[in-house]
Amino acid sequence: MPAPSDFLQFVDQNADAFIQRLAEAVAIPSISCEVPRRPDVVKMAHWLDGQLKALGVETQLRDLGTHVMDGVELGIPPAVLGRIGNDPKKKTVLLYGHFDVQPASKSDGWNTDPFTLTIHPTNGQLIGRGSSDDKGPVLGWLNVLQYHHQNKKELPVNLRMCFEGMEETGSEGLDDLVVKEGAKGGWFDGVDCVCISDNYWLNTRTPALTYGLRGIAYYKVNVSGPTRDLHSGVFGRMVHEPMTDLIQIMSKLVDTTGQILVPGVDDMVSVASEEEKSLYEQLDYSIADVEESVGAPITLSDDKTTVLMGRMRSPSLSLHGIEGAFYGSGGKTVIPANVTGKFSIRLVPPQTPENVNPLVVSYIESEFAKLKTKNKLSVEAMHGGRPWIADHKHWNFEAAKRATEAVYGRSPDLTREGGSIPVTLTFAETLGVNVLLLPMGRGDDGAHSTNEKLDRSNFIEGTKLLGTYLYELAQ
Ligand SMILES: NCC(=O)N[C@@H](Cc1c[nH]cn1)C(=O)O
Ligand SMILES: [Zn+2]
Ligand SMILES: [Zn+2]
Repeated sequence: MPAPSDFLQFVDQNADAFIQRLAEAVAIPSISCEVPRRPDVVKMAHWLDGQLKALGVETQLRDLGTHVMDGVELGIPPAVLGRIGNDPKKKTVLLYGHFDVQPASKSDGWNTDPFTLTIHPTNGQLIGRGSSDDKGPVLGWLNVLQYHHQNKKELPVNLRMCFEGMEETGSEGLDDLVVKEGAKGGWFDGVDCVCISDNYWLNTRTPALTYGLRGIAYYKVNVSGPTRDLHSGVFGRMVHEPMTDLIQIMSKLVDTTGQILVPGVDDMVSVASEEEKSLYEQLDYSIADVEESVGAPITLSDDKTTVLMGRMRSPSLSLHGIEGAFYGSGGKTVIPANVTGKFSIRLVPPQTPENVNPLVVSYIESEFAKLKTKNKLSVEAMHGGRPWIADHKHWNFEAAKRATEAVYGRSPDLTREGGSIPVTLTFAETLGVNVLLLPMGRGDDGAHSTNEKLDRSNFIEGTKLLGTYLYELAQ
């Protein structure tokens, strides 16, 4: 069933108001991984709840309990559940998105205040933290609902919604909620398929449908020794230095070609067949696209297929930072007393946090023992999520393909995403239904990075895509 033409006109006519609503959402700094920002994540849950109610959606805020972060016990922001329509003749679609964001501050190198949505004066890009990941896509659904509410139009499907405020911090508490609400009589009972809009096209031109995500296993390695920071002139070459030990360990995790050095981790993954390789060869992507997105000619290979497989079907290990290290300007001559290295591994089938964690922990412990240092080591597996792959020939994907062709006039790329959305597999397994990732933003949006943006056309055409997809599902 094609989307009504007045829906498409409505979206164009209301574009400025939609952008204004996105500005309101971006202005709430809902950073889930920073203790002092937790009230803002809760504020964002209430803001979203109010928006949904105003658009005729029945909602509930669900308490997800507490968790400990940085040694502080914190309330987990409530999940926002929504429900509209209960017609047994219609399909029931579950929409998922997240309203928390990654940290951002002007001092990281943003050109504008990250929490003030700024419209680029020449290209109209909507710049602000969360514009693409994931407030823009979540608000895309609000835009679709507004058309139906304001014009008293019936939706073509029944909708169930699940929006969370902890996706960027391991989706604490959400799996249990999905299991509970997936049971008979629960909020998600009767769901026929799931749609998640929380990722990006591969490039800046071709819309995509995504059928795979990597999982994640996140680690902390702590090395401690002296009871306080020391003067390097007084104690240098007298004592074992925690930072020296930690750098040794971190340098043994991954090599400069991307090979994971933890024995057994890379070996778990099968070698791609020629047939599988051809899937990546067909994708509309080039080395120039990567270079444009990262802003420098630094790809690990000059071969597009190798680079794409690195992101889509291989695990990767990234070093993220060292807590406790001196990082200010100037030349402080300190020996830090207690340092914590952070790294994560993106996982692909058959890897899971459960089968990778023991390999990582025992490798680090054995490498540390070789250092013969008198400092102390502790290794902690933080949050994790399993990888996910879906059947992209399912009617859910077929509907999204038709919607993409209707809105963009071209067939979408079929991609696997390098990032992780831990709850995806939980939805697939618990509800026993197909999950589709229907991205709104482009490959150069800079999610998690500085100057994150969403192109105006991606927000507006992306809204049309989400609405059209619901009509195509109703076929
Ligand atoms: N848009 C999805 C996304 O960015 N997911 C995060 C999830 C995550 C895991 N640990 C911290 N964040 C990602 O980094 O892939
Ligand atoms: Zn996201
Ligand atoms: Zn993210």
